[in-house]
Amino acid sequence: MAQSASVNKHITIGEGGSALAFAALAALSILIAAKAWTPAYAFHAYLFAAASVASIFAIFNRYYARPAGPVPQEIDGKPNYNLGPIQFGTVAAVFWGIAGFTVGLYAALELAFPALNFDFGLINFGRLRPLHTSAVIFAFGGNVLLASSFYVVQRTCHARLAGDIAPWFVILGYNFFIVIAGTGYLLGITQSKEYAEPEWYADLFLTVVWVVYLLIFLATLWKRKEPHIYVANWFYLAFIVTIAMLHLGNNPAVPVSIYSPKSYIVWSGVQDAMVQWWYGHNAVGFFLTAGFLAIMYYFVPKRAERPVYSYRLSIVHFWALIFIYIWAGPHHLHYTALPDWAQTLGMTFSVILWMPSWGGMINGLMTLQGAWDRLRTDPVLRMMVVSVAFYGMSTFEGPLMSIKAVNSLSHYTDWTIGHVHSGALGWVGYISFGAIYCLVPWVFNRSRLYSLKLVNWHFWISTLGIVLYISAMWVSGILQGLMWRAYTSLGFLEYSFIETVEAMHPFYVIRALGGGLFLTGALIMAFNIWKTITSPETEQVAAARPQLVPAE
Ligand code: HEM
Ligand code: HEM
Ligand SMILES: [Cu+2]
Repeated sequence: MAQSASVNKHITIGEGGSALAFAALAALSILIAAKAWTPAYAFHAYLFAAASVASIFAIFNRYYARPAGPVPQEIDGKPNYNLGPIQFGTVAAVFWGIAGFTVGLYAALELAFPALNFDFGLINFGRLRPLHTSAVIFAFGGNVLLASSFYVVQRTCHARLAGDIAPWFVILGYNFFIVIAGTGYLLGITQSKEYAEPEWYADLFLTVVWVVYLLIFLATLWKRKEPHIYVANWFYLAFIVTIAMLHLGNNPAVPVSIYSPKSYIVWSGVQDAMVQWWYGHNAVGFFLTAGFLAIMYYFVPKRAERPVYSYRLSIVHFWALIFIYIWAGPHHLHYTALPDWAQTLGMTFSVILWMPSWGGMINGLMTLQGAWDRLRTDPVLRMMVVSVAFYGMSTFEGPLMSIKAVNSLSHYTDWTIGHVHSGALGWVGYISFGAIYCLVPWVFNRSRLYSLKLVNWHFWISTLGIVLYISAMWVSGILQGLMWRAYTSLGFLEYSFIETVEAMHPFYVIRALGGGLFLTGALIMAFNIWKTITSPETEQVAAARPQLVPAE
């Protein structure tokens, strides 16, 4: 310490460069705000300006508060892990999760009771739906992925996260992007591409954030002290690289003016549809699957205190999954103007995809070999194991639905919604909750969670919620599909469309009930996490805490 005090304090290139970049962004944003064609766009420009100015202040405050020398990479021979951005990401995930589930619940209630629209533009179903999907996938899921990847890459590399300001830029910049996207939908700004609704300026900003994320991840791998790159990092890397590629491929657009939020996409017609579903399907494959598989491969063995069942299988799983997923997009465009051969290709690869998916599921589940009894005592582990089972279920259902004959029934119906939510609530939701329950004590330096009993309540209440949600959607989806295709003996349609809508009502009520239970579980989690972070630890507990051991 005495040594570092004598070092002259300098602004680093990172600090100075970021401050300058933010100053330029602030100036540009103020110009755009002044000349914006719509109030909604001006509002966004002001948000950009305010965030840039706040970033400059934060950079200088941090500069004055920090010691003169660079942050030590190691303390007492142990890596000096960077936990701050992970703490932020974990808490943000809980916050956005609850926001996203609440919006989903409201959207579900609007489908059951349309009067809840209140003829009020801001909350109509068309705006709440993308708000829901983006909040749960990108805000909740995204923060879980950012936080867990920053944790896992450091621990498995035995190295401090690369970059000083960069990790904060990624986590805060990403969350800022979410705010821009979400407020945009409510104000009616959208480019109308499912799961890629944000307009060009938000997309450009996200590109910068994502490239920095990739660089941090690669640089941390580069710095590693561990010769081997653990398989979870492979999955994270595939997730980061592929999402970058998808984002760039799906979003090239020409803005009407720099002062307008509106843009036109360069793709047109069926090519646009194909690119969109190449994107949409692989967002499922690499955001909702590969990223969360990385979580599975680190957190399940860690929590079960068992090595991965078969490391060799995990490598086969990795290569097979990334090679096959990328071709399956056309199963979203069966019986459309897309050439038939492309549809058949998509279907074939989807059916093949069943195998690597189940290989991964088996690898996850069998990791518990010799530790099955812990499912009784550890609800966090139980949540993760059930998650892997849901992964298996939705990756069986997906290939089934990709078969053209099956899709001719399931497409446009609630069956798809059921499939989505068995993957989303069961797989993505549960593996994320498991990761959050593990991460919070680790990164907030607590010996354990506030209450495992509450985790148990969370588990059972939300499991009931999921079962209600997905079984209601299966029944309603198949009923809907069959009613649409029913003919009378004279060749007329048996049911008018409104009759099929009426028939859905009870199932929509059950789905909303299931969603309500899922949300209740998440609120219990939030309370538990809050208590874990804020309860002061007794001295004995702190002393009894096992020494930090390098993770694998
Ligand atoms: C409380 C929990 C939830 C409720 C009540 C809920 C409700 C809904 C509703 C009502 C829709 C619109 C369905 C339609 O258009 O017919 C929807 C769509 C969707 N939700 Fe959720 N949701 C919940 C949680 C989640 C989670 C955790 C995720 C992802 C991690 C998710 C991902 C999606 C996706 C991707 C869609 C669009 C599906 C499609 O276009 O086929 N949801 N949700
Ligand atoms: C082997 C794996 C999978 C295959 C082959 C597959 C296949 C399919 C098929 C055929 C559809 C219906 C397309 C349509 O009729 O419009 C679909 C929809 C969907 N699946 Fe999967 N699925 C798989 C796994 C998953 C998983 C694990 C998740 C979630 C975590 C998921 C999320 C979705 C979503 C969000 C949609 C709705 C897209 C939309 O129309 O908005 N899928 N999937
Ligand atoms: Cu797909």
